[in-house]
Amino acid sequence: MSSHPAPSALRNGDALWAALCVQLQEQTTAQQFNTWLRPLRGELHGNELHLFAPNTFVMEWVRERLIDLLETVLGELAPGMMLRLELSTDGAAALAPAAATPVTTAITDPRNGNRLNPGFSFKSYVAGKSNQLAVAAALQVAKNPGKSYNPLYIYGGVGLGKTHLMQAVGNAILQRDADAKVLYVTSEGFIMDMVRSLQHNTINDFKQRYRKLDALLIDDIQFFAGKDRTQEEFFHTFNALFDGGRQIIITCDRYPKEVDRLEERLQSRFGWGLTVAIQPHDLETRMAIVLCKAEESGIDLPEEVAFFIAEKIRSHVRELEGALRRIIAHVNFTHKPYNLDTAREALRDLIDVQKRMVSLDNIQKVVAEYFHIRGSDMQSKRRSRNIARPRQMAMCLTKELTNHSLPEIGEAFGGRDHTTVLHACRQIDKLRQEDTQMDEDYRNLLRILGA
Ligand SMILES: Nc1ncnc2c1ncn2[C@@H]1O[C@H](COP(=O)(O)OP(=O)(O)OP(=O)(O)O)[C@@H](O)[C@H]1O
Repeated sequence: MSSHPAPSALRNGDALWAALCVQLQEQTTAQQFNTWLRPLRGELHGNELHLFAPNTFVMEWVRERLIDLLETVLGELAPGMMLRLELSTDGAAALAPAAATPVTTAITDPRNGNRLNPGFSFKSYVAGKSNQLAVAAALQVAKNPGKSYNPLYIYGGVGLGKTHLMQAVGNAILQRDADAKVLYVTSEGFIMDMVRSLQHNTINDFKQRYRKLDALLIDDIQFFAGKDRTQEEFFHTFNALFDGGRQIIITCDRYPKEVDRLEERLQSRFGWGLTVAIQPHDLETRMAIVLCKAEESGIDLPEEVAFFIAEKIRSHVRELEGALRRIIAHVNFTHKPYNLDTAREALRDLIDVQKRMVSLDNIQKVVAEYFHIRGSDMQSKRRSRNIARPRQMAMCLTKELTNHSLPEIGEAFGGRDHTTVLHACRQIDKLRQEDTQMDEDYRNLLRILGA
């Protein structure tokens, strides 16, 4: 667990809840956090932390599924304070009737509504080189749902902003037409909805609910892999919506044809409209995102701090947000200003872990594991391509991620000459331009190495 705030800071309910949120955000998905935890408010009364939910629905949900996690994190954050958790609803909302709606009617449940997060708008979405095509397409779809690109298929790595962009379209459609029937659902949500409808014998209602939508936004479609009944059902939903000129937006972690165990007829339909990628963000975009998130939190973050975060955290936006939250929490507890020193202090653990991950030895180990070759092949004289390429990749990553000199790197890879290392780096750069698989491997390795 990361650096904890001073115990005195935890005697304030807001600060304690803010600190808890920092930890919880690392242990829940963005969707779980934003939907169920972000709306809670914390107050400290004696040794009880009171959490107030905006309504009974949220309260019950948290009580059923997240209370254990909350208690564990609270115990870890404030050991020795013996804090107890109390969960209730906020003021007037407490008068709302308890949630007793069966899940089979989840879509039309006004408390669920469209399941969109209103914070996911175009205004709060930073466009850069990595996502400009996706943003342009999304804006078009928002203007002309069902007409410009249908389906819009957005794919890319974890935490790069697919959900946010997809929901920005949904929110924009609703802004133009408040009566539009828009629904955001994760693929797991779709599956659960379907399974429960089957259990309750209400599959026809399920079909009707989905097929009368004006826009269906379905997230992380890769989880449909191997689920034949779901795919069958989704196929018909897709056709009904498509034929009716209704908008479908799909996100996935990969290109349609690369989703294993997904029926060919779905794969081909997913490519009927426009397929756009979101690439990992470059330094400038990462920095712009950090500044945007800081502004959203009402913080005037110095650019050098945003640059520091963007430079240190290269993986994905969720981690950038996590780093920013840590700095905000640190500043709140220590009452120090936002500057490079406080940023370094707040992120020390994270940077240390990263340093460990990107040591020369670890790069060799991770690359060997990734390509299923022996660790000793990093030093061996074997030249077959299935060994030489991973070795070149590892050399290139070591050059990119560490401060070792070319001769040092050559030495660590079986006493090779520094020109061999240079050649390896050039070769990998070239191959990455020509071969998307090679580029994906490189990016995956960067991600695994936390870089
Ligand atoms: N370009 C961006 N501008 C502003 N915020 C962004 C951007 N990209 C991502 N984010 C933020 O990063 C977080 C993660 O984004 P999101 O959930 O959309 O990613 P994802 O690609 O759907 O991830 P996953 O693969 O896990 O489903 C969100 O809080 C989102 O607001």
